[in-house]
Amino acid sequence: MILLIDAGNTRVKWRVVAAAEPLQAVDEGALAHDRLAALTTALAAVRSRHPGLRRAFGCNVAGTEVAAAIARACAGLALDWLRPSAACGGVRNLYEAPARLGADRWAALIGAHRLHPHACLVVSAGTATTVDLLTADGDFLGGLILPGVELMQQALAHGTAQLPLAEGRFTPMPRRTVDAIRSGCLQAQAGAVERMFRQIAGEPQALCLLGGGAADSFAGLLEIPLRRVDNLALSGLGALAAAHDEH
Ligand SMILES: Nc1ncnc2c1ncn2[C@@H]1O[C@H](COP(=O)(O)OP(=O)(O)O)[C@@H](O)[C@H]1O
Ligand SMILES: CC(C)(COP(=O)(O)O)[C@@H](O)C(=O)NCCC(=O)O
Ligand SMILES: [K+]
Repeated sequence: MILLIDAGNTRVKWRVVAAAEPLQAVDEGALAHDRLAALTTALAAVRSRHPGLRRAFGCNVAGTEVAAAIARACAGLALDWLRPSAACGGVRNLYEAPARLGADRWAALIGAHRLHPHACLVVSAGTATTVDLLTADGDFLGGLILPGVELMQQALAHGTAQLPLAEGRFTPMPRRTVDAIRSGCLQAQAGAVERMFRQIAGEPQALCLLGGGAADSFAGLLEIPLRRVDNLALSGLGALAAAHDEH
């Protein structure tokens, strides 16, 4: 059994898998890491439910404090962190500086290519939204980083005198300030995704794989071939862990 961990800037997602292929998720969850003590407690509870755990494999883009808290919670397990490289798991990383790619993006690209080995737009709607282009051959051609929905709404509230941080609803022709804000942020997300999809739209079986905490807020706006898939990063980590189970 292996504990897979995807530490993003808002939530830590985790999954316990039986070590051999095909990976069976034995347990899965997520927790906001705004309180690191809660993170340690939650991971300790996972470990107590799975005493057979010996290994943990993760990706972290949330900084060194979160990494240290996870390492403490994984004391006694062999904990490895995924470092983006030039090639791994059937995917080639064409980033100018491959190691600078977010490890969550890298893990999600590996998970996406396993799930759908055709042209793919891998979208993670998290704290930030990432929109990554993957060819049928597994070449990661590059991708976007933009503020996530909530960050966009917070930017408007903090950056203006009159705009509130309030719950608006999507509407095609907003006539209320809070709806104008919500709709603008959702349209911006959908626009970025649909514009990037155009670059692969002509490829056979081209598909957008959309996941992340904010995915459901704009999935319905997307007029492209779409599959809602959460936790692609965990799936990518699982694929790599199973492939290298000897170490
Ligand atoms: N209903 C919602 N509408 C928009 N954003 C949402 C909604 N629910 C959760 N989110 C957002 O999802 C994000 C967390 O998703 P997650 O994929 O775990 O992010 P990360 O990987 O960055 O930790 C947060 O930015 C949160 O605001
Ligand atoms: C873009 C991200 C912040 C997304 O992280 P998340 O929203 O999932 O917390 C993360 O992938 C990251 O820190 N990337 C490093 C820079 C890059 O990918 O170019
Ligand atoms: K993420």
